Amino acid sequence: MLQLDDLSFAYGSVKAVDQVSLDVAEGSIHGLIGPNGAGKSTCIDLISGRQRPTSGSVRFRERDITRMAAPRRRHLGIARSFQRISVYPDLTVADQLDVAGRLVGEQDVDAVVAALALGPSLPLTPSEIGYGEQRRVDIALALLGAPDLVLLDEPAAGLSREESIALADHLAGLVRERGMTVVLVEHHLEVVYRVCDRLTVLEQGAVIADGRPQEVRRDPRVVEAYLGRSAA
Ligand SMILES: Nc1ncnc2c1ncn2[C@@H]1O[C@H](COP(=O)(O)OP(=O)(O)OP(=O)(O)O)[C@@H](O)[C@H]1O
Repeated sequence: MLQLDDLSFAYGSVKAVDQVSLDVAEGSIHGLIGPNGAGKSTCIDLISGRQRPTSGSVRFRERDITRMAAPRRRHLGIARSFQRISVYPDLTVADQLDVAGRLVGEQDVDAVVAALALGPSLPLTPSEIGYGEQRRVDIALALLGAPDLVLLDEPAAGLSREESIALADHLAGLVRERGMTVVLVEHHLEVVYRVCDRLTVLEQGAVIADGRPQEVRRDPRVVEAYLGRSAA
């Protein structure tokens, strides 16, 4: 469904993404992992259209979208989470979802609310809900309109282990139910192994491993580069 082909991007002399090629299969949850500074967020920016690559291409459903502006990509069905929900700090969660849902033609906001267990948060404003709920609202906003491809950049950042696992399960259930495809950047490896069908591992901008989670976690390069600390 999504192909990155020899994709590169540099911030000045820093090669943030270095000839990355990967293939995201329709209906899968595809994890993008790697140590800090490996280039994961920059990849998400290149897929969502926030940045343009210096070379290489991005194809979505066989269409070259490398130079396409971000709003057009959203229209095509590529959505991303933003890690912030306080764009309208005075609006309740219900109103935020309602406004955003109308913009993208969501027919069933209730289903997203139920899947992410946001019912109790609906009458409250962002400052009145906990961090875990805020993260779930952020994800709900990305999922509205049933985009075909959802890019999630560290949805479990700052959450406890229990909260991360609960979030991952909610997310996986909703994604499967709606037939969406996900690219998931995530540091919590337990979450990654729990929900991802496939993993691509980046180190210093380059792909060092790609495959099923059980294969990747045993790959010596991955263990050495990144997982050694927590793979045991
Ligand atoms: N705005 C920027 N200006 C200059 N260099 C940047 C900028 N953003 C990222 N970089 C550099 O690009 C490289 C890749 O960063 P990126 O944020 O994509 O990595 P990451 O894998 O998402 O890291 P993390 O897990 O820490 O979020 C790093 O060396 C980083 O320092």
